[in-house]
Amino acid sequence: MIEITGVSKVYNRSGIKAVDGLNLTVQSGEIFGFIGPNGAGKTTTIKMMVGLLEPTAGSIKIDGYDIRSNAIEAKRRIAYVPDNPDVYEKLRGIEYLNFIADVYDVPIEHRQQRISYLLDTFEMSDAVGDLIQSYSHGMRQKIVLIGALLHDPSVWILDEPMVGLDPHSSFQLKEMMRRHCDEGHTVFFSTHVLEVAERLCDRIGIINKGRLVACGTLDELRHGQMDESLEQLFLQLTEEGAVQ
Ligand SMILES: Nc1ncnc2c1ncn2[C@@H]1O[C@H](COP(=O)(O)OP(=O)(O)OP(=O)(O)O)[C@@H](O)[C@H]1O
Repeated sequence: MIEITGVSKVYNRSGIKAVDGLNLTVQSGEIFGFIGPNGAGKTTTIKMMVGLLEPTAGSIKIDGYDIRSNAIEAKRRIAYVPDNPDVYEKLRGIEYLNFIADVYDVPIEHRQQRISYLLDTFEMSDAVGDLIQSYSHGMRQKIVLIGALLHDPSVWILDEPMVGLDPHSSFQLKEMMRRHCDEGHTVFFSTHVLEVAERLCDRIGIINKGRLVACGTLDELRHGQMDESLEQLFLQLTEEGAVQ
């Protein structure tokens, strides 16, 4: 479960208010899609959720643990995939995974099984002995994803996770997201691919200029206009001059 209460973020240098008074709860068992135009505040929100950025105001709890005052307990429960897979290029894939497993205290017996399951799922078994600097963008995305899921965390927070993934891996990830939520856990992810949000999410939040302008199931967002697509709703809610 994720609880975001009154969260704002002003970047000191630019003075830009990237996130403005965000209130949002994502329940256990839910896949939540976070969509919005470029620069709307998605990545800023996500970085505050995982403890990489400090909110200017407000608080965020992960499964009841405050990400600032109880950071270790909160982070134990998080899988974070950033929007840019910047990883240690001089490590081999397997060295990176073992390093992450050490950081998260994944027991040796459990880690081998988990690593081989995830490598197999994302078709990375053959590449795991190679240096990460030789990986393509999609392979880097996959090794980061595998690292993030290694400690079997309950709350997945994924910033545009499908970007760069081939259709097989993208399909596997979507299946895993659904299974994870069906087991009673939580997935929060941002995307620009509205068809994925439409098909996969239990609820969707639309952020524009730092403010949550709509939030609910697809049917709730449609307000009875059942033939409206998410794309039409998105454009109505985020175009210049839209009432917010
Ligand atoms: N480090 C930073 N310093 C100053 N301003 C920033 C910083 N990072 C982001 N911003 C600004 O904050 C606002 C929100 O940016 P953010 O990256 O959160 O948007 P986003 O919704 O993730 O966009 P995109 O879809 O393009 O990835 C933008 O106006 C951006 O220019």
